[in-house]
Parts: sequence; C-alpha cells; structure tokens
Amino acid sequence: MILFDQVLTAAQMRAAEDVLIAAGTSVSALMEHAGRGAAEWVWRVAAGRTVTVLCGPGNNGGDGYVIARVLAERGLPVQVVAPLPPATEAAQQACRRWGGVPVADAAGAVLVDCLFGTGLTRALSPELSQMLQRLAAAHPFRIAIDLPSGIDSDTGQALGDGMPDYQLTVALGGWKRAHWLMPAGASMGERRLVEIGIDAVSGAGRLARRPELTAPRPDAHKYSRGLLAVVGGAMPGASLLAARAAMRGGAGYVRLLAAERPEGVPDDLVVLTGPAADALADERIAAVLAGSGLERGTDAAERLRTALASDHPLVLDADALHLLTPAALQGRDAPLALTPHAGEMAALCRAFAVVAEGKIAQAQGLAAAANAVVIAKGADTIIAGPAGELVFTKPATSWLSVAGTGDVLAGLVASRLANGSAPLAAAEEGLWLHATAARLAGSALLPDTLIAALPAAWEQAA
Ligand SMILES: NC(=O)C1=CN([C@@H]2O[C@H](COP(=O)(O)OP(=O)(O)OC[C@H]3O[C@@H](n4cnc5c(N)ncnc54)[C@H](O)[C@@H]3O)[C@@H](O)[C@H]2O)[C@@H](O)CC1
Ligand SMILES: [K+]
Repeated sequence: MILFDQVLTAAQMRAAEDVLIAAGTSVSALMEHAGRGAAEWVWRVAAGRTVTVLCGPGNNGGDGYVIARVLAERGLPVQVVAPLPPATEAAQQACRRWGGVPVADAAGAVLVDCLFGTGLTRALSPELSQMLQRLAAAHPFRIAIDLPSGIDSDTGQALGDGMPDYQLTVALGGWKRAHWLMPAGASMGERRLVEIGIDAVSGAGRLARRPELTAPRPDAHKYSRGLLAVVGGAMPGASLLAARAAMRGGAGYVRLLAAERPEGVPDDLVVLTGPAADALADERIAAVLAGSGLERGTDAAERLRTALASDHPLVLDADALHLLTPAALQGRDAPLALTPHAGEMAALCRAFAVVAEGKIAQAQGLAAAANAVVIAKGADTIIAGPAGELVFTKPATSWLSVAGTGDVLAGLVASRLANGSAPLAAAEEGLWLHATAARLAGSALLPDTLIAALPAAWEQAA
C-alpha cells in the first residue's frame, strides 16, 4: 500500500528503511530509487538549464550524486559542489557511479541542496552555512532534497541562522514532521513526495484527509442535523461570529445563550437570554461551544462551570482555555475538544501540569491529560487526540491571520460535533471548511467574508 499521508520522525523514517533493508533491499538501491525520483522533479524544473548539486557527507549527499548522474546522463549541464567527501558506503558508491570531479564554487539556474537531510544533528558550521547561502544567492531556483539543510527534521526549527528560501522541497520516502511545521514550512516552497515503498509505521502522524462532507440526508430535520448551544459571554461579538459560522457548518439549529440580546443578531439566529443552566438542560442539545468572548471574570467562570456540568459534547475556545482546570473536568463523560493558540496552549499546559517541549509534545500531553482532542492552532495547525492520534495540516492561506477567524473555526468544529461527527473528525472537518472558505474568500479576508464563503466551500466538499 502506498502511504502518501504518513508523517514521520527521523527515527521512524530510519526504522521504516530498516524494515526494507532487513527484507533484502540495499541502502544503495533505496538511494537509487529516491535519487531517481528526485531527479525527475529537478529535470522538470531545470528545463535544460544549468544545475548545481550541493552534496554533503551522508546519504542525503548520496542522493545528490545519484541526481547529478541521472541528469548528466540526460545531457543536462550539471556541476557538483562537495565541501565534505562522502562518508557512508552508499554515498561513496553513488559518488563513484557519478564519476565526475566536484567544483569549488558554482553559479547557475537551479541549486539542488543535498547537504544534509534527516541526519543533521547540530547547526551548520559557519563555513558550510556561508557556502549554502552563497550558492543559494547564485541560483534563482532552489530545490531542497528531503529537507532544507539546517532544519531539525522533528521540530521544524532552524538549527542555525541565515537559512535560504526554496521554491521546491522534495521529501524522500515519507513526509517528515518538519515538512508541516513552522518555521521550516515557511521556507520550503512547494512540497512533493517521492515514494520508495516504505510501509505503515506504528505511532506515525498523518496529514489531514479531505473529509467526507455531504448534504443533509433526504429525511433530515433541524434536530437530526444537530442542535448546538453557543454559550456567549461579556463580549458578544465573538460568540456571535462563532454562532454564525456554526449555522453554516452543518448543524441544523444554533442557539446563542447570552446574558443580554446582543446588537446585530441575524433574524435566523435564536438567542436565549434566560439562565444558561436552564437552556443547557434541553436534552435535544447535541453539542455546546463555550469560550468565545467569555472573558475571565467570576461570571465567566460560572458560565463555564455550567457548560461543563451539562455534560454535552463540548468545544472550548479562547477565554475558557484560560479558566479550565483538571478539577473542572471531573465527572465529565462527553467528548471534549480544545482549540488553543500558542498562548492558550501555554496556559493549559501550566494548568494541567503538562511538561513538554514543542507544539507536538504539548498538544499530545494535553490531549492525554484532559482526555480531549486538541486543535493546536497557528500557521501550522496540528490535531492531537487522547489515544496518541497526531494529524498535521497543509498550510492554509496566510490571510487567515486576522482577529475573529479563530471564533469562526470554533463555531465550525462545534457545528460538526453537533452534526454527529466524532471529535477528531469534527476537528478535521472544521479545519477543512475553514481553510477552503479562506481560500475562496481570497485576499484581505475578514471573519464575515470567511463565513460568507462557507456555502461555496461546501460545494467543493462533494
Ligand atoms: N537510509 C536510507 O535508506 C535512505 C536515506 N536517504 C537519504 O539519507 C538522508 C539521511 O542520511 P544520513 O542519515 O546519512 O544523514 P545526512 O545525509 O543528513 O547527513 C548526516 C551526516 O552528517 C553528519 N552531520 C550531522 N550534522 C552535521 C553538521 N551540522 N555538520 C557537519 N556534519 C554533520 C552526521 O554525523 C552524518 O555523518 C535522508 O535525508 C535522505 O536524503 C535516501 O537516500 C533514501 C534511503
Ligand atoms: K537537503
């Protein structure tokens, strides 16, 4: 089975390669396979122009020698820069088969960066870093093979300064975590995968899938599509945005529970201003959203307690994430989804005593500690589930970086939950609708235009 959506750590990638090697494939054969696949991409981009391959000492460099040989065999002008000699057996063999003489420096149309891949363990030396930057400046099109050299494969952090930007990154054998994490993702350009036959790896993450979102069943009615209660707070604008988004997320009925009827409520949104506990006692409620515009005072804490006590499937966002404690979850059985951005994640990790470095470990630690699906938001949104599930997402448009889009996302995830999706699926579906509507809303989008684009996003779901 070909796995195009698996996302691996460097250790998981090595383990997957070891399985193939134990089954009789040599490292050189894997390198040949990977290098040939990568060469196809370089060939297309180069379109007859001069290519420079920068080869490092490890197997990433070995891939580079394969690429240089394949392109030279096809008649392309190729030069190799190799600041360090090949040090692994497979790389030495690939270098011998290439058979050329490296040059000290080069300029041309396309730079192929094969300096380091998953084996990078420390920052590049100043000499190597300067060489990489000089070559990058001398080539208008830059392709990173497996990873841009200088990136930590597991965290996406740069291990030094002055990383160049690439137009294309060709992942070999499987996606690495860094391909879908910031800051690395911001410098990788387009990302493509060359498959080399590795199998499923236990404990691996995966890329978010295109969800199966369909029109309501022919016999649907508003309650069968799901009744969502949105617990509003002192700042009604945010909960109103979330509720309006939720109305277009698939739920059949959205009720806003507000202390007072806010300004600007559309006619088609039901607002209940009585005690929240009474409103939440309605057994037809399929899911609850709390947190958007809740604020953090005594009233807010009380409203959150009421939402938690009702024991409906629950999405908590924004201020609720600053108020949540492990004690508050005692006795709850219903599914829970949390949607923290980086600041809220830090507060939750403190509250739930999650001691972990980095976005993935924190999201997974919190998911386990709170028995919740955690949507760790940002330019590199990931989803962590309580059973260790880990889902990466492809970058959405950067125009989403504007106030209020988080409220829209929370409304969409809650709407999917009310509609009957399990929390992890609700998270993936909500993120897909959000990203698709954002793409359709175009430049300079606002929460309003994002919500307005949701029907068109649904049209693309089928
Ligand atoms: N193992 C395999 O079966 C395959 C590996 N492939 C390629 O091999 C790569 C991984 O190969 P390696 O594990 O050899 O790793 P790299 O090619 O990334 O290089 C690691 C080598 O560089 C040294 N090193 C690490 N950081 C350094 C630094 N800052 N300065 C100087 N030297 C440094 C290490 O000690 C090691 O010798 C992958 O990214 C991929 O490109 C592919 O060819 C497919 C098959
Ligand atoms: K590289």
